[in-house]
Amino acid sequence: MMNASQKFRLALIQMRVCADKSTNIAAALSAISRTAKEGADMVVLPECFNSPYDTRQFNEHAETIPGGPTWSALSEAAKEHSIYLIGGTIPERSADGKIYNTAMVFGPEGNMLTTHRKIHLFDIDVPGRVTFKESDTLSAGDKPTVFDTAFGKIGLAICYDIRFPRLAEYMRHQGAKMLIYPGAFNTTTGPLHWELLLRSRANDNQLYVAGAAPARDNSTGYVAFGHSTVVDPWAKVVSKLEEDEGILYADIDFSVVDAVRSQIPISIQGREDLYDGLFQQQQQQQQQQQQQQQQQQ
Ligand SMILES: O=C(O)CCC(=O)C(=O)O
Repeated sequence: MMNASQKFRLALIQMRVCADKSTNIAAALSAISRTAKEGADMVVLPECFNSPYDTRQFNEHAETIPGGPTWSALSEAAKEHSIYLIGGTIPERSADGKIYNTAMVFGPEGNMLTTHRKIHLFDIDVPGRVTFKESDTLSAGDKPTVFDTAFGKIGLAICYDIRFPRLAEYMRHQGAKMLIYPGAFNTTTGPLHWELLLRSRANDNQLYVAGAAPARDNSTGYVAFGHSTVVDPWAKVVSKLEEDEGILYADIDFSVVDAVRSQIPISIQGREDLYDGLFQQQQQQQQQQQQQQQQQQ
């Protein structure tokens, strides 16, 4: 591990995912050990790396956290290589039998630091292009996730969560200097929105943003876009993969976050006094209109 406290090497693993859970875990472990040899301090796996991204397969691949085979494999890998490991996501079976799309975070001693259950379920319908309904089998999390590392605080959310700027803003206010999104965009929304959203969240909040995606596999029902990407606090893409399997490295320096925030000080220039009043006014007007409509009925 690098010693300078704000600098570290990040690795995003863009792996192909198949129907067999143990094959997926083995592939992840082998990629993780390659990143460690390349000096990675923090490693991120993609969304749904131990199961196909398919609502009909989540139940079969789901496991409990802690205790399941994916959990133990990742905990051991984090310890063996002395890295922070963000375990993409897996379908998690909770004690009350619900299934969540969950990311696990391990510290360099193999201890689990936190988990994030996807807050915004991916339910969309673009006729003829892409229809997906996570809520058919998944439940939504209800807790934003920001965790501490030796380098600084990191916010964690999952794929569709990136479309919700207020969640990112909240994580920034909690002290996050980087947001990590394991994500499996698709070939319809990916080309239009993936990089735009990563750069938008970086620009709005003046922090690093990393998106770790599975590799493209045209034989699956849901075709992932790939294109794992790291964006810096200037909203500049610092490194990016195409659609095939690969590992993306980025040397991160959290002092850049502070520099950008002081050079373009939007976080202290916002007119919260003005917006709060305007939103309240708007709400009151809408309530009055609704009451009038109800009285007329
Ligand atoms: O927002 C999108 O277009 C894709 C989201 C997605 O694939 C997911 O949440 O898993």
